[in-house]
Amino acid sequence: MAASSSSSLRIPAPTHHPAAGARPRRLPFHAVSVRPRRSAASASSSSQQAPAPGDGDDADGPTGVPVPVPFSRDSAIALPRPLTSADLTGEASGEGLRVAYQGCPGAYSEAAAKKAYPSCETVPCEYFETAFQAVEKWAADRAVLPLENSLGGSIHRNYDLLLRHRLHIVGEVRLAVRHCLLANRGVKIENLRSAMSHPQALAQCEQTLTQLGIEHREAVDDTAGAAKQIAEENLQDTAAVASSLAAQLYGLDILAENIQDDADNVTRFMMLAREPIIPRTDKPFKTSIVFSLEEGPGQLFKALAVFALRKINLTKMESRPHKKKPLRVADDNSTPLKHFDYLFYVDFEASMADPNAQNALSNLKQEFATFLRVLGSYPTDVTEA
Ligand SMILES: O=C(O)C(=O)Cc1ccccc1
Repeated sequence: MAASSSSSLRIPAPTHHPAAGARPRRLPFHAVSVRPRRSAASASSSSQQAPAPGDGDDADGPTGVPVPVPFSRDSAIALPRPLTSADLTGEASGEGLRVAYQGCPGAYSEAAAKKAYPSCETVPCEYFETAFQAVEKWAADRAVLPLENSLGGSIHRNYDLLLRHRLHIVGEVRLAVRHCLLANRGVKIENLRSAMSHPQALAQCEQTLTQLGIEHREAVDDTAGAAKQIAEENLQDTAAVASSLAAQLYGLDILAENIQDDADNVTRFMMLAREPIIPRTDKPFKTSIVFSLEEGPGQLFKALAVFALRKINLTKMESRPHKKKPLRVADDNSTPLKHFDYLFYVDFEASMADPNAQNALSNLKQEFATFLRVLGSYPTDVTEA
């Protein structure tokens, strides 16, 4: 497979489906320390299921469990061969994996997918939701989607989609985003009236665009899509805020580089899969959860104390309206509807294989949370963004 191939979204023949009748397995948070055995047959026939880089794999095999090889004197029978380290090297690079992202080729999300899985085949998707569906329907093996940006903040849509879908976070990837100003050949900065891009990209370059005298903003679904539209429509008064790769792919000139208002502009993406990875404790891990709470004073304070008391560091917290239960109704009907109901998304620095983290979540569930779901426990991205 080509190292940097890309194809549009289509549903392939179900060659990687689990065995008929096999159901996707989710590990409840209290059971994640159990390491399930994988047979040699399942290990060799379901390469799409095996962990990818950042999915916690290593040369000892994804579970660290020796793979049993059945013995037979009949050499004509095709027996599964033992899994080798070489097999896992391919997995580690993402070779053979189809990775869905939102946007057109040249979008930052595609660069993030390539950083996470360098040899993967990238699958552009129209919307975030399409990328979730692509993995759920086996048109892709992973999705890489943005969660938060150091300047623009959280991408709320993806938090909401995490709850609506049943995918698992299996890794995170941080990407330094360096925006360029792109326009058709011959267009000069002084000809420009409008800048077109993803809303986050426009927000990240707001001051620079204003300083350049560009007054209008046009928000579109992704940065590379803006570059494509400007090239296809041969716009003469509009520039795209996008990557240098997008300039190359759509034949645009780069009028200015590094136009983001803050030099340290980093976006954090999540890697999603149908199955969770087996959490480990031999390297830094993060865990992402979502929960809701009872009404009452100090409930959130008490809920977060389950981490503080165990010296577990929180790295992110986001609250979102509970769409299925937007309002709280007073029990006695004496008060009008006025309390909003929220879901709390929290990332903390611990692996679900760590008993300390398991105890924190047991405590949260038993004493405070009316709902709790572990979205994933995955290796922290410690690489340079
Ligand atoms: O539009 C893109 O290229 C994306 O991948 C989304 C995005 C937009 C701005 C910063 C980082 C990611």
